[in-house]
Amino acid sequence: MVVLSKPAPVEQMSVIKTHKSNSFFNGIPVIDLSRPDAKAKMVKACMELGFFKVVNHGIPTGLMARLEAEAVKFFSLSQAEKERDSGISSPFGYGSKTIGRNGDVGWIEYLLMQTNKESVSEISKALIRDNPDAFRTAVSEYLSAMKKLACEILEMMADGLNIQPRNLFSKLLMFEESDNLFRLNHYPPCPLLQGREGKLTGFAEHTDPQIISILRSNNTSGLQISLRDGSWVSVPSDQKSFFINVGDSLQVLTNGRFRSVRHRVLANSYKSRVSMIYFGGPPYTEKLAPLPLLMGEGEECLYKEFTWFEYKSCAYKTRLADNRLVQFMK
Ligand SMILES: C=C1C[C@]23C[C@@]1(O)CC[C@H]2[C@@]12CC[C@H](O)[C@@](C)(C(=O)O1)[C@H]2[C@@H]3C(=O)O
Ligand SMILES: O=C(O)CCC(=O)C(=O)O
Ligand SMILES: [Fe+2]
Repeated sequence: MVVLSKPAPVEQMSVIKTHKSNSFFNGIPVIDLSRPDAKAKMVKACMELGFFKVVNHGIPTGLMARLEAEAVKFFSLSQAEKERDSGISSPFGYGSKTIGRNGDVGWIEYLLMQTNKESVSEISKALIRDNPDAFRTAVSEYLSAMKKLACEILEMMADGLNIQPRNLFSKLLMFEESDNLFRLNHYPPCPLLQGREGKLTGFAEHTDPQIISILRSNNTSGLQISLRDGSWVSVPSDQKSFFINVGDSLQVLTNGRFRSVRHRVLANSYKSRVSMIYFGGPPYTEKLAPLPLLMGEGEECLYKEFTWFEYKSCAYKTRLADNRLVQFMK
């Protein structure tokens, strides 16, 4: 892949921590969605890691490739073009080297958007001068496929947990007002690190606040997850598959049975990483609390009830690495 943008000046790099790179982990659970044991394996993965890979998902590779090409085209524009005033209000639109509003930095540039048709159309028109329609259709078609896949996976989780109705989780993503987000990330190669020990932080460690995240990347590694003992392991990239993160909200709904996975991205010295992440979130007014029908007799309820709006408002005041759920524990 071509080098997409100029590296930042060296003085900016000092604020981005370096890490020793870890070897690849071969214990990522792989869930074949076409197999009858998929539901049980998924629930086990959500309980142990909060993270798994799905194969045989039925999403055409062409859909992913088309969107990746559109993303590469956008990130290849000049910095001035990407940063021109688009009228899109924060936190949405184009961002580079800073994530959120609370001082997080990374070796990254990105596009963050809401997933409804109007927002996708608005962002396409505002940022893409050359053929905004090609970008808009690639994003829209990908998002429809992601919503369907997220719902299918959440329904399999409900089945695996033996709870009904099976759309108990998935319905939260299906409302017109559901707060589903989408992010295209680009981690440029970092030539200044070539031949040196250590890696730059691309996206600092965090858990995703939503219910579920579906991540797809090109064939450049960089994603790491934290295991239960707190150690970090590298996830081998696989551009044909999707990686699923359990988010904080699903940890709450399941009273901690499912764990929201702590993850981060380290930049690569030689290759660009391009990732696309769909975040499935509920409507702002939705009340979240451990599901009574999941609770065993005498089981302690770990979290207070809160609305997604309350959670998100608190979350957006925190730094990436903060544990956002502690404020909502009983
Ligand atoms: C530092 C921040 C960026 C973030 C909002 C926050 O204050 C804490 C959560 C961050 C996160 C992580 C997952 C997603 O990438 C994201 C869009 C989200 O919903 O929560 C980001 C937020 C962001 O980039 O605005
Ligand atoms: O870019 C990636 O691979 C992961 C990014 C991520 O964790 C996020 O956007 O929340
Ligand atoms: Fe994330």
